[in-house]
Amino acid sequence: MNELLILVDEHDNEIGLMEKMPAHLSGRLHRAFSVFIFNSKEELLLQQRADNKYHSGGLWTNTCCSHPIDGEDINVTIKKRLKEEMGMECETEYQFSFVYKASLGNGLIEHELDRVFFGTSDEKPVLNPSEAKDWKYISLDDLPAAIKSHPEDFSAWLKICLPKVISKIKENKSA
Ligand SMILES: C=C(C)CCOP(=O)(O)OP(=O)(O)O
Ligand SMILES: [Mg+2]
Ligand SMILES: [Mn+2]
Repeated sequence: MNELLILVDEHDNEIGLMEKMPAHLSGRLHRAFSVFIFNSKEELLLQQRADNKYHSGGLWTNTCCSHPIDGEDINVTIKKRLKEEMGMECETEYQFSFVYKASLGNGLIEHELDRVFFGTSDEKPVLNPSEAKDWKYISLDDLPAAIKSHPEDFSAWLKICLPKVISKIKENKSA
C-alpha cells in the first residue's frame, strides 16, 4: 500500500505528504473525511469495519471514512470511496470539521482534521468485504444509548463526533 496522506497544521494548512502507515504510527495530524448517510426515515447507515482493517477492525462506525487524496477534489474521492466500501452512489454535502486524536491499539494513532459530510439514500449497501463486514440502520435517538451500553463496539471518532452530528442535524432543520 503506497497511499499518501495530507499532513496539515491545526488551521488546515498543508504541511506535506506522508504514507498512511507512518502517519498513523507517528500520530501526525492529517486530513480525513467521514460520511454519514441517512435513509428517508432519518436513520443513520452504520458500517461495521472489516476485521482486517489496519485499525478499528470489527467496530461499528459511520457509513464511510477515508483520507482525501492530494490533488483530487474531495467530492470525487468521497464518491469513489463510498462506491468502493459500500457499493453506493449518493450525493454528499459538507457539514463541519473537527480535530481529534485517539490511540487505537496496535501502536496506531488517529490524529485527524476530519471533514464531515451528510447524504440521504435508501439504496441498500453492497459491501466490499475487505472494507466492511456488515451494515445496519439506527435512529439517532437510539445510537447514543447503544454506544453507552457497548462503547467497545464503536469507533473512537464516531463517539467523539456524534454529539456534533446530532446538533448539526437540529441546526439544519431549524434553518
Ligand atoms: C475517520 C477516519 C478514521 C478516516 C480514515 O478512515 P479509514 O480508516 O476507513 O480509511 P481507509 O482505509 O478507508 O482509507
Ligand atoms: Mg474507510
Ligand atoms: Mn487517518
